[in-house]
Amino acid sequence: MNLLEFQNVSFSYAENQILRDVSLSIRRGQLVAIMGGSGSGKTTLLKLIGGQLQAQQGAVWLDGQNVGQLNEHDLYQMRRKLGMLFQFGALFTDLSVFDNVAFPLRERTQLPESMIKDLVLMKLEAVGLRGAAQQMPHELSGGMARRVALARAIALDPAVMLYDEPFTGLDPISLATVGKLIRELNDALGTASIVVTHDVAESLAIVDYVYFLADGCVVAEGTPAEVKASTHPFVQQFIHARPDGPLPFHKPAVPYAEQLGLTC
Ligand SMILES: Nc1ncnc2c1ncn2[C@@H]1O[C@H](COP(=O)(O)OP(=O)(O)OP(=O)(O)O)[C@@H](O)[C@H]1O
Repeated sequence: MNLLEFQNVSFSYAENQILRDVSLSIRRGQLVAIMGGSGSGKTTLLKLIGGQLQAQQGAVWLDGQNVGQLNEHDLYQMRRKLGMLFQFGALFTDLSVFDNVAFPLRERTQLPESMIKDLVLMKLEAVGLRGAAQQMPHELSGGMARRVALARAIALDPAVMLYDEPFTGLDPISLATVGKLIRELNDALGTASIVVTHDVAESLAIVDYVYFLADGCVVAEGTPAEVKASTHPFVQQFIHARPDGPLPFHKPAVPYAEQLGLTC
């Protein structure tokens, strides 16, 4: 069953078309990476899932609901099914680790404190940080803070998890730990997860499927094994980190001499 589906989605900011006829689907228990160069529309795609933006054409389906058609109340309810971990996943600096993870439970549910305590400790145990429950965010390493943010993101047992650059700024060991946790939590919770990332090696090691976005279109897709064997020029450029290729180094510009006001 598809928990998340994009059907021929197109999206523009005014005249600027960002996504063109994008179709993709993610089943329960599947972990999918979206890769693409800067400005290719990855974050826009996540915002369409969260309902912060609406597609001008096509539809985004989340757990059987057409996100773009929901009214404010239904959108609010729908967001309970979503867990999000954004770049640097900021914690509330004046709250302890425990209170950070408890925050969504206190905000979004009527559960008694005794149950909230059990749930928070369970989530912290899942990310290996039950022992840090009483620490403050400034006492954590970057990798630990990311794991606490992950525990907070899964506090409400989301059906779909969205990760926007979850590996940014982490040392290699923390990066591998967070990657492994993303995979394990996805499998344990039976969620559908999307990881938007530039981190090719780490994501190919953990995901089931990859979509490559360029210029707002899905230009290639496949399992990690298919991606590694692909001869598609864009995939080659991306996974071998080549500065030039189908994605040009230079943004299109007027001729240099013209811009400098030179005549010859
Ligand atoms: N609010 C906005 N108004 C107008 N244009 C925007 C807005 N937000 C983003 N854009 C443009 O949309 C395009 C896609 O942006 P998006 O953030 O989705 O890219 P991305 O693939 O996530 O990039 P990066 O990897 O650099 O984060 C970019 O060209 C960006 O300049």
